[in-house]
Amino acid sequence: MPVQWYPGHMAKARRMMEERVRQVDVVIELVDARLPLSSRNPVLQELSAKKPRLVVMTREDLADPLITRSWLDAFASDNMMAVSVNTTNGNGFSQVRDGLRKLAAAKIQRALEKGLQRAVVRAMVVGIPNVGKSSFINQFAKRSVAKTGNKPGVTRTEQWVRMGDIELLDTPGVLWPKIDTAEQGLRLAISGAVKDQIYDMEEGLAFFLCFAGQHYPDLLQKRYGLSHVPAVRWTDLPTVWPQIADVVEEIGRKRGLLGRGGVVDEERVAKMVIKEVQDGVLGPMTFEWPASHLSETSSDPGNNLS
Ligand SMILES: Nc1nc2c(ncn2[C@@H]2O[C@H](COP(=O)(O)OP(=O)(O)OP(=O)(O)O)[C@@H](O)[C@H]2O)c(=O)[nH]1
Repeated sequence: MPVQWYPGHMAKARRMMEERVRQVDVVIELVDARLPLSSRNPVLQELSAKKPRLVVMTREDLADPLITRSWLDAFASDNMMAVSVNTTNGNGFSQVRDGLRKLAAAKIQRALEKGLQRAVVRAMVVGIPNVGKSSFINQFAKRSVAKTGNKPGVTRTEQWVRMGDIELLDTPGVLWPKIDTAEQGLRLAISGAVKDQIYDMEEGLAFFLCFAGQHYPDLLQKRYGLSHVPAVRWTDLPTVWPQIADVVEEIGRKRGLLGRGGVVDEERVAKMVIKEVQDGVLGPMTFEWPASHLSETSSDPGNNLS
């Protein structure tokens, strides 16, 4: 069953965002480096049509570095300026500042022509829940101005945060993920963008085990000490389910996640594995690849940007 997730107040949120976009020179679009496409929402293009956009891929530390490079190239070939960051240690933030200045070059030039010493570049952060908006703003400001948390929906308060010549609105714009396919929904779910309560975690686990078995078998094998990692497609699940069930069983036994009568509790296995995936415990992984990456590899979770 595909993930269904429609938070309320969308129309109001959209109006507020339109108002705020008018106040800034550049919109910073945060996407998750592990799923840079599914964590975007095309509505932003409408909302920020006239403003330059900087795509910032968060969680670069959790993503597969080779595929992050491919995504950066894919954005560049689509004429979008993009950088990758780690909001927890500030890696990539100097490129963010450089990018903002480049995108606001016309304003800076006008200020210089007027004889001003420097222009202030105003920006705002937008992105789907849990993508790292508050962490980004805090890291940018190097102090705790926005609340962070690992549950969707914690960002509040409103003011400008000034760092040198760049001013950031400390209330990020929240976009909802656009879910066109079941795969997209499940990628969002296992990345933590969708609350645990509103999708079937056991389906999320089956999806992840198929994905990792095909693309990151060594990481999966190593983390859970598995005797066998099947390389099966999620779309074939009805027929390959017994192979995935064996993996769930083995993980459950090894971790002692048993229910009544010593039977493996699949829900507890799902919770444990998905939490570890979200925390990056298995190692760097990316859940979707740009189409351009496919020519260099043999596999299939490929996507076109446009
Ligand atoms: N490893 C890693 N974790 C990150 C990164 N960015 C954010 N996180 C973590 O992801 C979780 C969510 O981050 P937040 O900054 O609260 O996300 P948000 O977009 O403000 O979330 P909402 O307020 O729910 O919309 C937190 O536990 C962060 O520590 C990153 O670059 N790397």
